[in-house]
Amino acid sequence: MTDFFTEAGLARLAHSVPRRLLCAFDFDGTLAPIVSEPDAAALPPAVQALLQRLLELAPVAVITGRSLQDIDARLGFDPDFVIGNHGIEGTPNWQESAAMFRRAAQNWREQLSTLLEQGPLPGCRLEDKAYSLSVHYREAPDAVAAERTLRALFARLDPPPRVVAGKFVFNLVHDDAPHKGDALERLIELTGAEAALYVGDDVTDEDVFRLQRPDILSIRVEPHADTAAHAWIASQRDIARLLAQVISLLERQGARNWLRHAGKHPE
Ligand SMILES: O=P(O)(O)OC[C@H]1O[C@H](O[C@H]2O[C@H](CO)[C@@H](O)[C@H](O)[C@H]2O)[C@H](O)[C@@H](O)[C@@H]1O
Repeated sequence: MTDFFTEAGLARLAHSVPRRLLCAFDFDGTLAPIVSEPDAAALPPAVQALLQRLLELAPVAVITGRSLQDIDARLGFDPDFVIGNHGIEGTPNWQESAAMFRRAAQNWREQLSTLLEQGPLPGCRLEDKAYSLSVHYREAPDAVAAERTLRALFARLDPPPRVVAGKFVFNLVHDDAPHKGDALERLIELTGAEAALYVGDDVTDEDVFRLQRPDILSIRVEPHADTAAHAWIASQRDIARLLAQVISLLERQGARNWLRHAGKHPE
């Protein structure tokens, strides 16, 4: 893994940026700083302005664990694609298989509510995103104990969910649901991009990093020993600098967002 802002990291970017580059980003912890209250997460105005500029040069996608209903109001700009629920919502015809994921999430919610009535877990909060669930434990007095208890509860759920850990959160997703890597591959195909850039900060973003496709440059926010990403930036605060680098490269290449300029914008 390379520090993105070194000569080697920037050379890798320069090498990976064709005129038709799809730029995709995770939201929480990547575009928006992590805050203790999930409802308070917001895009900093400077990042929003850079994304507006980037949109003129390349298609932009936000691929988030949040639901579409939740994320839409937080963006304040209009990306070409918004993918929600870790890859379930937002790709073409996504609704076709979504009923199964909705049913599973609803079952888990009911089962967890019953289990938590029997043994409440202080500081734990369930976020119902319709097609997946997030169980937050940031406010738990003992995070390690909360993690242990929650994992034991998840082991009792039917159908068994895919449990993906995050920042003081467990995400429960149907085993057959598409993940962020599937969604990005779908968008590359749909847009006809020659390459993609993906920036993420968390375990669900590893589904993209693990693709290891030569046409995807992956960057993890905060270096991590177990990541499959190519490069890292030290913190979320560096996202504006990263966006500025990408914009400057695309400008030098005379790139244009081919979806917008050709007047065609696939749904
Ligand atoms: O895929 P992402 O866009 O990174 O979404 C991942 C989860 O983000 C949210 O939770 C996380 O961010 C909160 C706000 O900063 C923070 O309070 C929480 O502790 C984090 O886990 C969101 O609430 C979840 O639904 C997303 O799955």
